[in-house]
Amino acid sequence: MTSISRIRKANIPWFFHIAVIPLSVYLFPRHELRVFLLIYAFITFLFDTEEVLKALQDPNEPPLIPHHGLPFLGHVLGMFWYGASYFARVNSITQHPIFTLQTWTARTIVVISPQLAAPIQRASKNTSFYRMILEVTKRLVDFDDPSMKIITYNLDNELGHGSGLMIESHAMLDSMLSPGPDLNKLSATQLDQFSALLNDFISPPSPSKTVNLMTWVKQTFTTANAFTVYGPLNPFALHPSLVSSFWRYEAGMAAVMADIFPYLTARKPWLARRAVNAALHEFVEKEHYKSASQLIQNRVSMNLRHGFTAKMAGRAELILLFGILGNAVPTTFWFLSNIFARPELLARIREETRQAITTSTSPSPSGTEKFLSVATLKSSCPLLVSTYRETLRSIANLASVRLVTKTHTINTPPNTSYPPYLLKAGSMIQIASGVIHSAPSVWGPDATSFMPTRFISSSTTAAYRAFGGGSVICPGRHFAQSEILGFVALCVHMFEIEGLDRGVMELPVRDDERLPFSVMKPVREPIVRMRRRSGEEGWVWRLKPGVD
Ligand code: HEM
Repeated sequence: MTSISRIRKANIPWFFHIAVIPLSVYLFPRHELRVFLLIYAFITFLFDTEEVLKALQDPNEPPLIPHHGLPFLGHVLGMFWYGASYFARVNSITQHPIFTLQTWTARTIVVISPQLAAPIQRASKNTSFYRMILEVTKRLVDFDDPSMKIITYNLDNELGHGSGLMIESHAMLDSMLSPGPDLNKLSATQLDQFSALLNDFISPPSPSKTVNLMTWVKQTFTTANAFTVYGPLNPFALHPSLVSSFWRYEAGMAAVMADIFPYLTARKPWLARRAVNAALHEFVEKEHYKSASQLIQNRVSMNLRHGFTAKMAGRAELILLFGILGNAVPTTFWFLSNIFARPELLARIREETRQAITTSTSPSPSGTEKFLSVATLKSSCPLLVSTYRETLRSIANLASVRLVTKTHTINTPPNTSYPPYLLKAGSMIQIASGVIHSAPSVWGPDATSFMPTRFISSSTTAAYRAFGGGSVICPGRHFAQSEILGFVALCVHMFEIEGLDRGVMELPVRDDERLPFSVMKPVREPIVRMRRRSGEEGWVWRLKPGVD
């Protein structure tokens, strides 16, 4: 079909548009009325422009879904208003496996089908993750222009020689966080930190504590991770008030990144970022990174070698801190809530994970010790691991983003009925993890329910996108699994987490209307009462690492 005939057949009231103009001239000789009708005709035509763009598309492109209410802005406002659930809303009407949304400046290709996500991720030579997040990165930490030039240099190895800050940094992070001795060392320190913090948290004679569960997880994870990754002279150890500053920035970062006089419009998070950035600058300037983990020693040296100033090398760490904490903290919060708000599941997990506990025969100076083996949790506690994965399935809504750098066609797997799709350079791709994670076609009729045992038998790995996929799959996923399983299992054995009335804690409600830069947040953060379990008060608990 030619473009002309596609436009003719498009869902546009051509007769109306064509008739209004001559009719207005003919029927309304008075000047004002004629002008009014011509403007009216022009505006109504504007509302059909997305239909025209749809008709002009190459038939092999993912179909454009016109916004009839407000062209060019409607989908942007929809994403802003409905947050993570917007793609699901569009999908519930259109049911396309992949579709295009026209936004003000660009085209967004939304991928709904897991079968299409896989070949799109494989085509990593024609798409770029980093190019897509350049502007976000700049605004997130307030990089200056010379630093952005260093970051952009040979970003996707377009020069072919394999060197450049982003390429080297990606490879280094990947190797340090992949299973092996470096990761084991990092995990072992982290688990020691958790053990020490939890033993001290409620110890005799303190019978119980009332806490905001999310705030408590934030405090514990930030303190432990900062020590493990950034060493004893980390900014949070030297300036403890920065823990709340970091999270204040996290809560308001969208407003700061909007960059409309943020020191006035988003003052609190903007000041919080300034405080954290200043401390990270000091961390680099005073060479405190030399007593940090090998990962940070490598990373800061690499950034400085490529030409970052100490100030900018400090700011670069704010990005990694978000990588380390941004998802792990809310995931742990939900994992704890999902278990402690379900007494039957809690009892089963306590029973299952008992096999990972050994008791010391010789008491240490601080008391008699119990050891919890993370290796055993991972290898022999399928219910715990499945509950962790199901927790992530229910909250990991963040889309994986890519920029199409070269026009190409993706060939879909032979076992599907999908045609090959043409993806044009300049389009943005969003693989809608949230929609994929709740699709009945993938997970069955109970897709929207929380089923702790789902992953004991499920093999739907292609559709499981909590850690993204392809060449930029989260490099921290092994570390995250060890720390989160260990932390939660330790809480399960050490504590009772209850509502303020001493009953079962209420299950928090997921906030579907907000679009966070991480896994989903709750509408309200519950206040809970935590106490040592009866009969377990006198023990000193230690987490033993798992060897990856
Ligand atoms: C439950 C916890 C976590 C979740 C759900 C998570 C999820 C993700 C996701 C979805 C991405 C983007 C991948 C894509 O777009 O395809 C990502 C990237 C990344 N994550 Fe994680 N992550 C977690 C924990 C961690 C931890 C603990 C670390 C560090 C120790 C980490 C370091 C990173 C880094 C550095 C990247 C950027 C990858 C790159 O530049 O290629 N993450 N993560």
